[in-house]
Amino acid sequence: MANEFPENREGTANSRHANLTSSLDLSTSLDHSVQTRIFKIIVIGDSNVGKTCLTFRFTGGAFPCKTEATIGVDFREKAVEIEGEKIKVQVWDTAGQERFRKSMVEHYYRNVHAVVFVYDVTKMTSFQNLKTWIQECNGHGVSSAVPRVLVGNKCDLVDQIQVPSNTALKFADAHNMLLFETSAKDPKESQNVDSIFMCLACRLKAQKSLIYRHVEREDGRVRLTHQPEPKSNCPC
Ligand SMILES: Nc1nc2c(ncn2[C@@H]2O[C@H](COP(=O)(O)OP(=O)(O)OP(=O)(O)O)[C@@H](O)[C@H]2O)c(=O)[nH]1
Ligand SMILES: [Mg+2]
Repeated sequence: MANEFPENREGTANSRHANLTSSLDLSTSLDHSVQTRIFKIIVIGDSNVGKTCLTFRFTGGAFPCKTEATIGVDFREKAVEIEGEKIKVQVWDTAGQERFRKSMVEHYYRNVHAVVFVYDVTKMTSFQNLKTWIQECNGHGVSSAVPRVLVGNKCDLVDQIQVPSNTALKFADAHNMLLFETSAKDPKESQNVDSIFMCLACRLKAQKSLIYRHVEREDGRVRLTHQPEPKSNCPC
């Protein structure tokens, strides 16, 4: 289903960097050379739950040997192919710490296509705090049509699990989300981590409502048109 292309991009936009505008522009941009749609997926949750490691695993295929608290946002991109269409999945790795995110929150939710809520299976408070994260998301006008998934991370720490699967499943069902329990650290879970983002990308691809601008060049002129989407065969 998903063929990965080699060109992964990584960037950052935070209070220490002046490139915020250019990175934000990516969320609505169109890659004219390959007519690629860009799906903006934000990753939200308490500090230290593993958001950076999960996004790194998906876009870079590895677990980072060292991470620091994210300041503002780090954005990473991965080019994928779904049913013959090349798509850029743009992952926004947000800051969990209030002091590092407050000036950025508006930007997180602007034009977002999908949301990944993350908790740490070894830390009950990170699960309990999901309610607050969902409230924040809803409070920023993210409609219920925007797909959301729930991710319980750090499943490799089997002796320390505090959040039972059935509790998480009930919560996910109540909020109309799919649940993924996984580990950014365990290499055997790599495919499972990929499937979080690919599942969302498949669902987004199937949504006809997403703006799709097909670039046509006629007599040297560029014309932008909407193009209907075929029905998706994606299993998720
Ligand atoms: N055992 C284990 N440790 C993990 C896993 N994912 C992340 N960690 C560790 O958890 C710590 C926090 O990971 P980050 O990815 O930086 O957490 P974050 O959610 O991005 O935190 P903020 O940027 O502050 O919001 C780091 O020490 C990681 O090595 C995992 O799947 N298993
Ligand atoms: Mg982080």
